[in-house]
Amino acid sequence: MVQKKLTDLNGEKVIEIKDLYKSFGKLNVLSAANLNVMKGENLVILGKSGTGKSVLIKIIVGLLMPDSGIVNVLGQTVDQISYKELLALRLRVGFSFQNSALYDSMTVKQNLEFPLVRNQRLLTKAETAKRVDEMLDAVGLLKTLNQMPSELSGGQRKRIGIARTLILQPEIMLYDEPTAGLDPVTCIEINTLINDVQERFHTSAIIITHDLTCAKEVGNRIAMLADERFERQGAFEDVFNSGDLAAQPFYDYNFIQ
Ligand SMILES: Nc1ncnc2c1ncn2[C@@H]1O[C@H](COP(=O)(O)OP(=O)(O)OP(=O)(O)O)[C@@H](O)[C@H]1O
Repeated sequence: MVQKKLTDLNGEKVIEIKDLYKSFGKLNVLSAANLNVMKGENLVILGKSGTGKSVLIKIIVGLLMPDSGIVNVLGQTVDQISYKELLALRLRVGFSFQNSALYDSMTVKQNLEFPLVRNQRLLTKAETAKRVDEMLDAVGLLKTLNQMPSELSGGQRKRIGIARTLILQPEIMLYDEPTAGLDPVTCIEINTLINDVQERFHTSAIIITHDLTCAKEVGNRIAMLADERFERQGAFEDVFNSGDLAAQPFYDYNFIQ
């Protein structure tokens, strides 16, 4: 297993969350939450179901508004920019969905072309084809160019989903449970891919996962969401050797202690 380097917290922040509050009626989801994502790091977010991980991601991409607090993404405060600016910002933040969200009626090639045709109209056909090939090559699936999603395995669909997110060259990648539902061997391949993406495209990333092997393999840093905030943040060992009551069950379940 690769021992990943712990992030230097003195560098540039690509996401800055300060004193964030979000509730739905009487349900407090995030209260005084603080979290930074540093440029170039893979930050893993762990947390029980229903603790607010998806809410956080939606706030980051401006699909939900914070009640109060600061959410700064790539230098822009998401709840203070125009809709046009928000759309432009979203193009710089790639979201890789848990179910890969491929269009079943389109080939792999058409699935990858789709975001380009929609968002980068100035690209020529040749440039589009080159970008598609490059991304498929990056995820090791050039040979699937003309296949339909239904012909792919779960792991291949995940890879194509990641390629489709990467094709717009985002600076930040958001991975939602990238290894969920995959066998251990395919999980390792996806973890390797997430690390390759970080290295090759210099992306910063948030990875939401319940899979601690994934967390350990891809995370430069771990943040545990519990009690409406990110109580524990740091290296994998620091989070799990702390005796933290929110962290321990994850460890015990994953490593059968
Ligand atoms: N739009 C909404 N309106 C009302 N409540 C919501 C809304 N979105 C989320 N919630 C509530 O906020 C809480 C956090 O939800 P969220 O989906 O962020 O959890 P999660 O940590 O991503 O869970 P999981 O690991 O199961 O995906 C839940 O209780 C959920 O019901």
